[in-house]
Parts: sequence; structure tokens; C-alpha cells
Amino acid sequence: MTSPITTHREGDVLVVVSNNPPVNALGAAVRTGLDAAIDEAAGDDGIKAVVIACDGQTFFAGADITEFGKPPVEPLLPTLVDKIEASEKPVIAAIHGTALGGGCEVAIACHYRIAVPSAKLGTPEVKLGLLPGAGGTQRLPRLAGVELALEMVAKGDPIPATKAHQAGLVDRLADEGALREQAVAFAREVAGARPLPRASEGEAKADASVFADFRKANARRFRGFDAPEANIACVEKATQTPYAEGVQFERESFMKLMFGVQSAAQRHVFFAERKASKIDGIPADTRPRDIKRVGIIGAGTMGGGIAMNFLSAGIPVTIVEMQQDALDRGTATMRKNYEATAAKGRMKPEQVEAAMGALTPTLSLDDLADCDLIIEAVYENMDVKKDIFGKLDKIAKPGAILASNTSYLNVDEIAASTARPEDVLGLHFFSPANVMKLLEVVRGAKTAPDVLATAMAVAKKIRKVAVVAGVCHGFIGNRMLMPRQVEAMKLLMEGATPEQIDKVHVAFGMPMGPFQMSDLAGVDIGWHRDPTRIESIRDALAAEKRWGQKTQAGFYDYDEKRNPSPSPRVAEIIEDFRQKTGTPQHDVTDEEIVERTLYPMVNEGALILEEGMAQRASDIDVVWIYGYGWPVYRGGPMFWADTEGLKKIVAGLEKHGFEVAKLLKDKAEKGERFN
Ligand SMILES: CCCCCCCCCCCCCC(=O)CC(=O)SCCNC(=O)CCNC(=O)[C@H](O)C(C)(C)COP(=O)(O)OP(=O)(O)OC[C@H]1O[C@@H](n2cnc3c(N)ncnc32)[C@H](O)[C@@H]1OP(=O)(O)O
Ligand SMILES: NC(=O)C1=CN([C@@H]2O[C@H](COP(=O)(O)OP(=O)(O)OC[C@H]3O[C@@H](n4cnc5c(N)ncnc54)[C@H](O)[C@@H]3O)[C@@H](O)[C@H]2O)C=CC1
Repeated sequence: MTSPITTHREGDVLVVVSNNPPVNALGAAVRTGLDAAIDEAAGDDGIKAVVIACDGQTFFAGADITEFGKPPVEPLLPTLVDKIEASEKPVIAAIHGTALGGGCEVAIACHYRIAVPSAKLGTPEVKLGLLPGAGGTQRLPRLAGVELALEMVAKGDPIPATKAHQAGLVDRLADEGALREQAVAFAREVAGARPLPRASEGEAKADASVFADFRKANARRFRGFDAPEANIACVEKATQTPYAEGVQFERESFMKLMFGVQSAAQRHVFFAERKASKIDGIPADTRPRDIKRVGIIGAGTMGGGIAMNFLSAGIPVTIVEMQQDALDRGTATMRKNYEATAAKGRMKPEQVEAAMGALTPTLSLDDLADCDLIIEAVYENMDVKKDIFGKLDKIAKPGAILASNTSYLNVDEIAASTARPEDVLGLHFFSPANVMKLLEVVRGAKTAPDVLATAMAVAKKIRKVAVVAGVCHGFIGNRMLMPRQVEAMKLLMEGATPEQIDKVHVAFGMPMGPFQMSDLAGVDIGWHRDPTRIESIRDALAAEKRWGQKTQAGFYDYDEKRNPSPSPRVAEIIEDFRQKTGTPQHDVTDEEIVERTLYPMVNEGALILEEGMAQRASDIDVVWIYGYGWPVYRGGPMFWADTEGLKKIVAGLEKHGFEVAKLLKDKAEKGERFN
């Protein structure tokens, strides 16, 4: 087995190169090769300095996450980075791409760092429920300052090499395309330099208030997570104790996180998200179609947001509405959203103009004739959609992909209204479409493999996380949402309050509970619009225009800043329905709320898998994390069920009279997991 690490001499500089695609993860073979290279340099008087570089797309992008949870293999990364730093000859890191996690720790254990301006450095371990366990939490604050170290390790977002250079984290910026030779030249410059700069020998200083302020400022963001606080505590330790003590504290903290449920969940999600992009049953080399122009039909709540995804990715859009005022309203909303992004410094004004300049508003479907992908986002009405797809069939060019953004409707029935069902699928965006990362790719019975492959490629281009779903009512996410909402309403009838149920869900880690979500999306969604027909609590609310946040009243009352408060009127309506229906009342416990609203979601997920409506259990987890905000530190509904124990889930479902899905029952009986 050839080593991924090679060395060669350039004069008195030893150049060490890693070639471990796709991301030069610091797996055991890489660590062994680097270890040997440092020994080679130490043992050869002709070598005066060392450059560590990587071939391929990036400098080391971290430890090899696939090794976690397995027996450790020497040399461990902490040992290796200490050896690099202890070298008597200067070691220079030549950085391109993304020096992340252990890769960043290797870089800061080197004596010097040179990077191309397009490179990034980061410590994203916290997003895996971990922390930089190879000295990063102790070296980084000493090298780059406490404030920047806190930002990097506790939030996990990478910083550009230019910012790292300003902070002293990178010593020199190289010209793009000239990194390797400029790194060797830099090595020659510093060869023989004494003493060598070693990050572990520096000091990390900060007022105690820095940590208190950081914790307070990020309390909401870090709510429920273990790793952010562990990272903060390690950096704090760096300001209080000598390096050796701090790194011991870091190691203990790393091990505690590594063997905890949250990190297992977050690592599961990392791989699940990537696995979701793979489509079972089509040739791996299926070539996507070229998408040069996109058409959107409907500029309402969804159409405008969907259009923004493509415009932001540099893909021109033609957007169609029925009426000029609706078209103007839709395009104005898009501009307003872009300008709000620019106001936050996340977009330049010229980028806003470029995006809006690539938008062609029109009232004519005929103007979609040159589009490669057309996405329908009109009313959730099958007749309307079939009429539109029938017209598209005559207008769209051969090979154009026709997609519906329908939330629930049968994509095969929509496809049958065309003579090209193989070009039809569902592309179910989530609201707000320009923000939510999830895209359900609904695979019709006749959808062609290259159409599916195109959908996955387009999703990556517009920075969405795509999951393939089968044709069933509500696909994956909304189908699992339904039993949760039904049970939540039943619990209201039996004695619970909206705020009690929502509180349980928020405490679980959801961004909001079932009733807060209804008020946000609109209590009137799907309402029959007849205020005299009052057959449910929801009908009663809708009849009084309690449509949610948009009318300052729904399941909650809202002030002008949309702050919610329990509604005495809603309590009256609920009590009235309890009386009218004679529903037996009881004290609803928080445990019952979990068992009756979350367990049925797992049960529905099992049915979805049984029916082949999802390719794998981890896809269901991805849907709920990226489409509904399921707490990533719980790994998604199916992973969470595994950690709860499927036997416990089955017992809870049976206790409340649910019919348990066969797959769930079988797995529970066999002691198996979904993931
Ligand atoms: C008794 C037990 C003792 C235990 C040991 C003792 C203690 C030891 C202490 C350990 C010290 C280590 C501490 C540490 O620093 C830990 C880490 O470094 S954790 C990893 C940190 N790095 C990351 O989180 C980066 C993750 N990757 C990314 O963000 C992106 O992949 C990246 C931006 C690099 C590239 O993005 P993109 O081009 O979009 O490619 P993909 O994301 O699709 O990835 C391509 C491919 O590569 C796989 N992959 C990516 N990163 C890793 C990785 N770090 N390890 C393994 N594999 C990785 C990814 O899954 C994809 O694979 P496919 O099969 O192609 O889907
Ligand atoms: N609102 C939401 O949260 C989500 C909605 N969806 C789905 O997206 C679709 C659109 O929903 P919304 O944007 O919320 O509806 P909306 O009512 O806000 O917008 C629909 C738009 O389509 C336009 N329209 C109707 N018929 C048309 C035609 N023949 N030609 C051109 N334009 C036409 C209407 O004028 C309206 O502006 C529905 O299928 C819905 O189920 C999907 C995910 C989330």
C-alpha cells in the first residue's frame, strides 16, 4: 500500500506532500507518513527546513471522521502535532483550500504558515459535537488571540486566509497558483532562524468578561448543545493555566464529547447529508442535463424565494404570473429580501443588481420556451396544476425538465397531464424557499434517471440539501408532520394547552412547537374558507380570522412585534369544543406529549421506509433537520429513536393505542437500529 505522503528535496528544503483524496483527511496512513517525514528531516543535516503541503482540492480538511469511534491507531494526531512543533528545523505549512479541524491544528503546530488568499482556516469540530483535540484550543488563543479563537472553535465557521493573515494566524500570503514555490522560498528565508516561534509557548490573555459576554451573546445559538460550552471552557482554561495543563483539560473534554450521544448524532448527520445526494438504482455516471435558464410559474410566497436561489447562483430566471400586480409584488419582495441581505453585509449592492438583472418577469407562459428547467409554484390545486403542465407540454422545449413545488399532491398524476412524464418530477422547496436548505426531490414513477441526477446537481449548485422522496401524500417531511399535528390537536381536546405542548417541543430542541408553527405558516392554510362551517378548533379560529402571526392572532395573541402570549379567547374556544364533544379530560404530562407527538413521527418514518418512499432512514433524518429544524444534536427522528431504544418507542406507541409499523416492530424485536 503506497503511502499518501511523499517527500522530496528542493535544495536544503524537504518538501512533504500529502495526496489523500478527496480532502486529505488526516487518517492513520497520512499521520504515519508525516511522522516519518519529520524524522527524515531531523536525521538529515542537509535539510534546513520543511514544507508541508497537500495535492488536490485542499490542505488537510481535518481528522478522518470515519476513524472516530474505532480503536485509535498510532500516531495519534496530538502526538504528531507536538512532534511537528518540537522540530528543531522550521516547518512551514503551505495552505490552500480549507485547512480545517486537525488540518488547522497541524498548521498552527508548524512554525510558520503561508496561504493563498482563497484559502480558509477553521475549526469546525463543534459542528460535529467535538472540539479541536490536538492542541487547537490551547495554541489558537495563544497565536491569534482569545476573541478570534472563541469565534472559531465555538461557532465552527472558517475564516478567509486574508483575515487569518491580519490576525497573525497566517504569516504570509502567496500568489494564487504559486503556493508551492513561494512556500519553499519562505522556508529558505527562515531556515536557521532562532528561536523558532512555537504557538504553545505563547500566552493567552483576556478579561474574564470576554467569556461571560461571549456566552451571553450566543446563549440562544448554543441552546441544547454540549460542544460549544466545552470549546469555550478550553479556551478559558488557556488563559488560566500553563499549556500542559490546558492540553490535558482539552483531551479530557474531547474524550467526553467524542463518546457522548450528541457528537454521535452530529457525525451521523454529517455523513447522512452526503449520503442523501446518492440516488439508488441509477447508474453512478448518469450525466445531468445542462441548466442554463430556469422558469418559475407563480411569484407568490414560494415562487419568488425559489427564483432567488437560482439568481443567487448566477442562473437567469424567467418568472411568470397571471396578473401584473402579483408579478410586481413578487419581484418587489425579491428585491426587498436581497436588500435586507445586503444591509446585513452579506451581499454587495452590485450583487443585488446582478441578481435582479438576471430576472425576466412576464405574464406569458410562452416566454418559458427557452428554459431548461421550469418549476411550477401556483396554488395547491390539482386541476390548476394539471392545466399548467398541459400547457407547458406544448410550450417547453424538448428535454426541458418540468417540476412542481407541490406540498402534497400526486406528482405522477401531474406528470400524466403531459406527453413527457419522464421529464417531470417534484421539487419541494421549504418556506422561506430562499432560506431553508432542504429540497425534497419527488421521484415520479416515470421520472428519467438523468432528470433525477440533474435535480441533485442543481440542488448542490443552489446550496440546497436534496433528499429523494417517493410519490405519497406529503412525501417524507409533511407526511410525518401530519400525525404530529393530529395528536397535538387531540391533546388540546383532552386537557393540554397550546403553550404546554409547544414548551415540550422547544425544550426537546425544536425551534418551535406545533402551534407556534401553525401560527407562523398560517392557521388558514388548507381551511375550507366557510366561516359558518365550524367542525374543529382550527375552523373556529379561522372563522374569527385568527390566522396566525399575519393577523396578530392564532393559537396565540401577538403584539405589534409578533411576541406571542397565551390567548384567553383560544382557551374559551378549546373549552367550548371539549364540552360540545364531551371529550374525557385528564392531566396531560410532558412525557405523554413526547410519546404522542414524536413517537408517531418515528412510526410514520418506518412506514415511509417500508413503502420505499425514502431511500434510507438517514434520509428521513436529513429531511427533518434541514426542513423543520430538528435539533442536529439529536441526529434526526430515526437516529433519535435508535438512541431512545426502539423497544421503548414501540411500548409507548402501544400504550397510546397506535398501530405500530411492521418494520419498527420487527427491528425492536430483533434489537436492531434504523441507522
Ligand atoms: C480510546 C479512544 C481514543 C481516541 C483518540 C485519542 C484522542 C485523539 C484526539 C483527536 C484529535 C482530533 C481532533 C480534531 O481536530 C478532529 C477533527 O479534525 S474533526 C474533522 C474536522 N473537519 C471537518 O469537520 C471538515 C468536514 N468536511 C467538510 O467540511 C467538507 O467535506 C469540505 C469543506 C472539506 C469539502 O467539502 P466538499 O468539497 O463539498 O466535499 P464533501 O463535503 O462532499 O466531502 C467529500 C467527501 O469527503 C468526505 N469527507 C469530508 N471531510 C472528511 C473528514 N474530515 N473525514 C472523513 N471524510 C471526510 C465526505 O464524507 C465526502 O465523502 P463521499 O464518500 O464522497 O460522500
Ligand atoms: N407556502 C408554503 O409554506 C409552501 C407552499 N408550497 C407549495 O407551493 C405552491 C405555491 O404555494 P404558495 O407560494 O404558498 O402560494 P401563493 O398563493 O402564495 O402563490 C401562488 C401564486 O401562483 C400564482 N398563479 C396561480 N395560477 C397561476 C397561473 N396559471 N399562472 C401564473 N401564476 C399563477 C398566483 O397568482 C399566486 O401569486 C403550492 O403548491 C404549495 O403547496 C410548498 C412548500 C411550502
